[in-house]
Amino acid sequence: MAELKVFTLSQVAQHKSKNDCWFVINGRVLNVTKFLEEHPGGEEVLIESAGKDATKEFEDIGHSKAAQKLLLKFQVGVLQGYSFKETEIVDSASFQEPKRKEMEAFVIKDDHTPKHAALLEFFVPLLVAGSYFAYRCLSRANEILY
Ligand code: HEM
Repeated sequence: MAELKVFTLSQVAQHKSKNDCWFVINGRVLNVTKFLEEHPGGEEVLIESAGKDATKEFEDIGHSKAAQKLLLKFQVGVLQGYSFKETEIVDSASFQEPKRKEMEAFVIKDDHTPKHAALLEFFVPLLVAGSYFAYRCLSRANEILY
């Protein structure tokens, strides 16, 4: 498998016009010049990211898995410090998994306790306390009267 060409960010920065538009997403250097007119989000947003690392912008939109795969078509190299095999696809799990796990931590699992059990848990201590209080009152009344 041929290694992809390595580019520095300043090399990528030289391709920032409508006729020659490159950017970086997750360490992949992409030439999107031919994709500008086809991009469903419009060409303007892509041109604004031209010559830069657009990873954050790309992820913030929440691009679909299809979009994540599509970007591979435009890869012309890798950013210095990264290494990929040519066929390696963007692992969409790496985009969504951390967020999903964070969310799971906050989800309160379904409470399967039956309603009547919850009512009992509430009323039984109340009943015990009430009975004790009534007993104390009656004993005191007894003491006073007799
Ligand atoms: C080669 C890189 C890119 C590809 C292949 C791509 C592909 C797509 C695709 C297929 C969609 C349709 C919705 C979806 O399937 O997620 C889309 C929407 C969009 N993209 Fe990209 N995109 C790329 C880069 C970017 C970048 C760098 C930005 C921002 C700077 C961007 C901003 C948007 C926006 C704003 C939408 C519209 C979202 C909406 O209507 O809700 N895209 N893109």
